[in-house]
Amino acid sequence: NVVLTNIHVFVGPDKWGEDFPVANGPRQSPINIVPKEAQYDSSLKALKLKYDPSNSKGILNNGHSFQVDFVDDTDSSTLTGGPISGTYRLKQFHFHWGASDDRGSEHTVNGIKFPCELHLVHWNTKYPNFGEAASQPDGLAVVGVFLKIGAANPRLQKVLDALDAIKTKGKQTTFTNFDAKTLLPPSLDYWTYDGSLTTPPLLESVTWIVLKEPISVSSVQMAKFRSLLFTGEGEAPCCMADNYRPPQPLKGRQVRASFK
Ligand SMILES: CNS(=O)(=O)c1c(F)c(F)c(SCCO)c(F)c1F
Ligand SMILES: [Zn+2]
Repeated sequence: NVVLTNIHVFVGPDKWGEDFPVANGPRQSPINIVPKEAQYDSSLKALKLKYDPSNSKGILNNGHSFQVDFVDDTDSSTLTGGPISGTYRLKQFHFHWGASDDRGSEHTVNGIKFPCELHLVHWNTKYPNFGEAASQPDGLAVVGVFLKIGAANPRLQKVLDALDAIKTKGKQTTFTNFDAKTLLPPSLDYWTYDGSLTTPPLLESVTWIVLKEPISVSSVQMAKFRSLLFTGEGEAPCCMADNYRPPQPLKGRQVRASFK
């Protein structure tokens, strides 16, 4: 009798170039942000994030992170202002984190890695839907927020308490009345640059908006992220962690700052 064991074959970031040539393109993400080399741009507007808690729908373990999905068939949860023109709708937010507190973020600042990074994904309503927008150079806008080890973050706890119900790949559960604004820091000062998705298909369609001020997370809360599994039910369990892409070449891009 043959015993088939599920080997969790994971194609890491250094192999993505073989299947997705854009992985070596001119505007890949994430990047290392060097504040001293960022140019202050007084023409950058303030970020305007208007989120309606009634738009939150569910929470899903997608096998490489977990995401909270939003109803995006009206303009009730939007991003406007900042470096973008027009209106972008909130589609989902998700996180990237490390197997230990010394790493996990995708963007770095002066080479410093944070333990976790939150991404709020928005799509440009000049396109009919997320899928169409994701293939356009101005299709997506992702707000990145760093998480820094400190006091436990009560706003995060509601999300973390839902993780027990979505431990394995493909599991999802309802997640309603969540106000994503509560995950933002007091200051909306940001760096912005033209980039890409950081997971395949690595599409170069993202205007990145990375907030300068981190929000707090405790080590105990970080351990909760790592209790999720990359693997599906019945497979040999593999803890979900280190789901971040390392910084990519800047290739001459300008990083602008909304603040002095
Ligand atoms: C920025 N981070 S990312 O590339 O890893 C990323 C992601 F993980 C997502 F899930 C989505 S939405 C796909 C349909 O839900 C997205 F637009 C992204 F840009
Ligand atoms: Zn992301």
